[in-house]
Amino acid sequence: MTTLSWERARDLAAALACVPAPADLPLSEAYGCRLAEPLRALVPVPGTDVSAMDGYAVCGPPPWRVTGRVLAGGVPGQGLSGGEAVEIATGAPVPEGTWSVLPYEVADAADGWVKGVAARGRHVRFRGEDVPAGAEVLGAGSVVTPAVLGLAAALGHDRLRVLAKPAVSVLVTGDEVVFDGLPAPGRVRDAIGPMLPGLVAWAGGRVSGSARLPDGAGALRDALAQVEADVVVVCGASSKGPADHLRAVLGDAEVLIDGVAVRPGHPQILARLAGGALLVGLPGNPFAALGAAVTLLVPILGGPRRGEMSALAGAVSAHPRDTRLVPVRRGENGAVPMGHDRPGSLWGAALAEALAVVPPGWEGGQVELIELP
Ligand SMILES: Nc1nc2c(c(=O)[nH]1)N[C@H]1C(S)=C(S)[C@@H](COP(=O)(O)OP(=O)(O)OC[C@H]3O[C@@H](n4cnc5c(N)ncnc54)[C@H](O)[C@@H]3O)O[C@H]1N2
Ligand code: MOO
Repeated sequence: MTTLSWERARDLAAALACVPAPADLPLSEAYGCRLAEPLRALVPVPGTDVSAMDGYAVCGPPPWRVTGRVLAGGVPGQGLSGGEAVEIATGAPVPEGTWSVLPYEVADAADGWVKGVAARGRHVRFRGEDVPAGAEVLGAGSVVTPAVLGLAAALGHDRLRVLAKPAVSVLVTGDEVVFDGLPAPGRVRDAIGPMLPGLVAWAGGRVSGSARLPDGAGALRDALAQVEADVVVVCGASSKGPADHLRAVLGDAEVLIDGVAVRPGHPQILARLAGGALLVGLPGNPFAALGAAVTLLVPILGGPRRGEMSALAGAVSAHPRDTRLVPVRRGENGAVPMGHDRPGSLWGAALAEALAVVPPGWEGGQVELIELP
C-alpha cells in the first residue's frame, strides 16, 4: 500500500466519521452529548407548595399566633386557621391554609405572636410553578450542558437518552514505557496516554478504556480481540522495527491507510477491524502521535476539520514530498512558529494554539491552521 497524501488521509478519515448511536447514559456520562429525545419533567418543580423565604407562613389578617415551626424537608403538620402562623424555612412545605409567607425582615414578632403586612400568595412557590409535571423542557438534539444536567436531575432523571459519543479504547505499547515517576535510563514516560482523553473529548469522543501492553504480537492481538469500542487507538508499534507488531496482528482487518506523507507522524495506520471498529495506529514519538491524531482520529470523531488560512510569520522550510505540521501561535503578522517541534517533543505543541499545515514544496503564501485544544 502506498503512502497517502496528508489531505487525502484527512478526507478519508472524515468520510469514515463515527455516527453517534442512541444510548441511556447516567447523568455523570452524558455531559456534552446531544439529547436523542425531548427532555420531560418526571415530577413538578417545586414538588409541593413551599416557602420561598425564611419567616412565617400566615393565614388570614394579622396578628397571628405562632403555633409551630417547619423546616425544609419537614412535614407541614396541621393546617393553619385564620390568625395562626408557623415559623418556616425556605423550601419547607407550607401548611394547608397558608395565605402567604412573611419574611423575618418584615415580621414584628414577640411573645409567641407576629404582626406585619402580608400580601396574599406572596413568597410561596406553588407546586409545578417553575416546571409543571410532564412539561417538555428541551427538544431532541439539545446539547447536554452543565445546566441541562442539573435540570434533568431536578426533574427526576437518573439517566438520559442521548446520542452517545463514540467510545475510544486506548492501547499504549512499549516495554520501555513507564506510567509514573521518573523514568530510569532507557525508560520513557508515557506522553501519549495523558494527551488523548482531552484530545478525544474535544474532538467529540470519549475514552472508554485504556490498557498498557508490553511489546509483542501476542499481547496486542489479545487486547485487540477483547476491545469493545467504536475506535481503538494503538500508541507505538506503528513503524517497522523488531518490536513494531501492529501490522503483523491486523490479520483479516482491512487496512485503509498505511503511512501518510506528513512530518512528523508518517508511520500512521487506519484499519477497519473484523468486528467493525476502526483502528488508528499512532507513532510512538509523542509529537508525531499528536500530528497523526489530528490527521486521522480527530476527523473520525467528527471533530473540527478545516481551519482558517493564515500567513506564516517566521522562517519555515517546506519538505519536498511531505506535508509539515508546524506548531504556531497567531501573531499580528501571521502565525508564529514555536520551534521545539522534533517528533519526540511536545514542547512546541504545548506552546502552540494551532498546527500550521505546510504543503509539500510550499514556497510561501497562506497555510491552513488546525486548531489545537
Ligand atoms: N526503519 C524505520 N524506522 C523508523 C521509521 C521508518 O520509517 N523506518 N519511522 C520513524 C518514525 S518517523 C517514527 S515516528 C517512529 C515510530 O515508531 P513506532 O510507532 O513504531 O513507535 P516505537 O518504535 O515504539 O517508539 C518510537 C519512539 O517513541 C517512544 N515512545 C513510544 N511510545 C511512547 C509513549 N507512549 N510515550 C512517549 N514516548 C513513546 C519510544 O520510546 C521511541 O523513542 O519510528 C521511526 N523509525
Ligand atoms: O514521523 Mo516520525 O512520526 O517523524 O517522528
